[in-house]
Amino acid sequence: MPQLHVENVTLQFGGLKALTDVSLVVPEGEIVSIIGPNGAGKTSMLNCISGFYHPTQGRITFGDHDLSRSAPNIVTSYGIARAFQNLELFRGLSVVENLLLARHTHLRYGLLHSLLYYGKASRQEAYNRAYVERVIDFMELEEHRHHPVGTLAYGIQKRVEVARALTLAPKLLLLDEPMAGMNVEEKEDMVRFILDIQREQGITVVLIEHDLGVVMDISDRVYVLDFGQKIAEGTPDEVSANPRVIEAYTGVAEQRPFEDSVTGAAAQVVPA
Ligand SMILES: Nc1ncnc2c1ncn2[C@@H]1O[C@H](COP(=O)(O)OP(=O)(O)OP(=O)(O)O)[C@@H](O)[C@H]1O
Repeated sequence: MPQLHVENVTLQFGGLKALTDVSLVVPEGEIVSIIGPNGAGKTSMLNCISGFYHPTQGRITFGDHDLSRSAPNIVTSYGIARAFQNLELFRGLSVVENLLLARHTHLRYGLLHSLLYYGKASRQEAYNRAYVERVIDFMELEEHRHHPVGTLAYGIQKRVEVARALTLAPKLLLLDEPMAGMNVEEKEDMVRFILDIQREQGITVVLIEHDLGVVMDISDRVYVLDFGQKIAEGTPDEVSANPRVIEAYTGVAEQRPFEDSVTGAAAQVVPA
């Protein structure tokens, strides 16, 4: 099974380096988080992995596939799907229509193919519908399936966005701030879904999230960016005890930025 390798990636916009010589590894089956203050380069990294940006220098591979110069649809065909921070959903379409559309767009048959291989195309269509139904069950969206997405509560819309990515049957799921703007209850639900995606579906997860308590609770490994550079990596315990990380977030090495907003648990950070 493929691992994601990011090797010495630099991403430059004119004079600005959004990423400088960043390397990271995402082992199969793990939840790996990328954290850092605003403007640290987290979304730029997801954009490089998913083919929206191409690194100025360095290489990104997923198993045997080189992603460094691949377009987003090619990256998707390698088994990498992304749930976007700003939802990529059609607000006037129902949940089930959005999910079917996503699956069709990425796994479509052309008209000629459908005419020549009508039986195969209709079997594929039935399979797609069954697949989407399984995703709806898994993400507990049954009661919303026929509602236009734009009428749903924001937390449910975020869940539909993750479901949209899951309909592409990814091996690796990129989640860009899946809990942004959610209340505590909605965050609890999303945490449960992310853990189920990893444990029950066996999907590797790369997570960008500002709620550091949640990140520290559910990640196997954490990478920390600051001003486009990797300043730390390790287990949640290693990273949250790292004075450089604490300073990047607070400007002060004694403060404790990692309290869990979901459980309200005490801060785990004991600065050295
Ligand atoms: N298309 C672009 N053109 C020019 N500069 C960009 C572009 N995309 C990102 N940047 C710059 O790159 C830097 C990193 O931005 P990025 O969005 O990756 O940070 P981030 O860590 O995701 O921040 P946030 O947590 O606020 O979303 C910022 O200085 C940003 O302004």
